[in-house]
Amino acid sequence: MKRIVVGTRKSPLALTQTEMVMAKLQEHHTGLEIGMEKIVTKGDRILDVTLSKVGGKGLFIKEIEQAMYEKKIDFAVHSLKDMPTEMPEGLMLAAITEREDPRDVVITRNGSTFADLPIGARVGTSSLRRAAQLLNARPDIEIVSVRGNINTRIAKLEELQLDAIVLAAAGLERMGWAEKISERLSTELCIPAVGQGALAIQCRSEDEEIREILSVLDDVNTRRTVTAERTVLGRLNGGCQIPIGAFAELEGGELKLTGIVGSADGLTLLKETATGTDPMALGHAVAERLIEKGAGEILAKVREEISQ
Ligand SMILES: NCc1[nH]cc(CCC(=O)O)c1CC(=O)O
Repeated sequence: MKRIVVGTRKSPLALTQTEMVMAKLQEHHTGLEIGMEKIVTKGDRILDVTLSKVGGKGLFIKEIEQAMYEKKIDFAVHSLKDMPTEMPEGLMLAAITEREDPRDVVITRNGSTFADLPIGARVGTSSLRRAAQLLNARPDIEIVSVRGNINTRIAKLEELQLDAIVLAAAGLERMGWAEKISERLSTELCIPAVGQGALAIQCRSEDEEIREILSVLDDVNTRRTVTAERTVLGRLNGGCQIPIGAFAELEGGELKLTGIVGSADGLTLLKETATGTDPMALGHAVAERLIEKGAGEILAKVREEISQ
């Protein structure tokens, strides 16, 4: 009997995601024993500070990667959207799971849609990407910074008497809280974060046997769409703390990819869409078009602002 150990953050969402992955692995590999190691990351320790001000990529994963190097754990489950585009030496994504609903959603206090929120409504999010797109559609709203695990953020709706908060559909669904959703925002209104809704399964590249065990979790179509999205992010040198979004869908055999870059105040919002079959070529094409339109200048300004 083989025993392997998975590493995870200990937020309720991370634990739920890891348990889902463990169950699926056990379905496919009878007799496999999986241990779980809970790891506190830098991102978890500084939940009270605005993330974009902390800076640094991979705030939620560095300690977990370290545990993999030290062989304290054999693999890790992450939200793909929290993963930097560059993989550290010696580690790899053994699988990318089938994507769940990639959209952002609003939970409103009175159950209304986003469009029906009152003038001047206070909307909680600490994501510059969400802020940029929602302010672009509704310049009258006020964005209130709200951080923490999704349970904490939902509680802030009452605590801070907000009109709405914005979260990812996938996280709420995995927690069994889909009924709290007031509206799933169309991707016309809000392009999701790169990789939103998919899980990344990471392990040591040299571990052939573990890679083989984990390969049952991989979804080919999700890999294609998120590769296109991650290519945009990589080309624009983005992390999860800057206002970039990209969303790819398969239509027949063809990929349709939309990328956005915005200013945090929502006054500028660049959006480019292209279709193609090669995920990386398509990602590069969309990134180049965004750069031609001035994405570099917008992002330089955002980076300067958040470093202050
Ligand atoms: N940044 C935190 C985070 N990372 C992944 C998800 C949701 C699950 C997913 O996208 O797979 C969330 C919560 C949220 O944004 O609402």
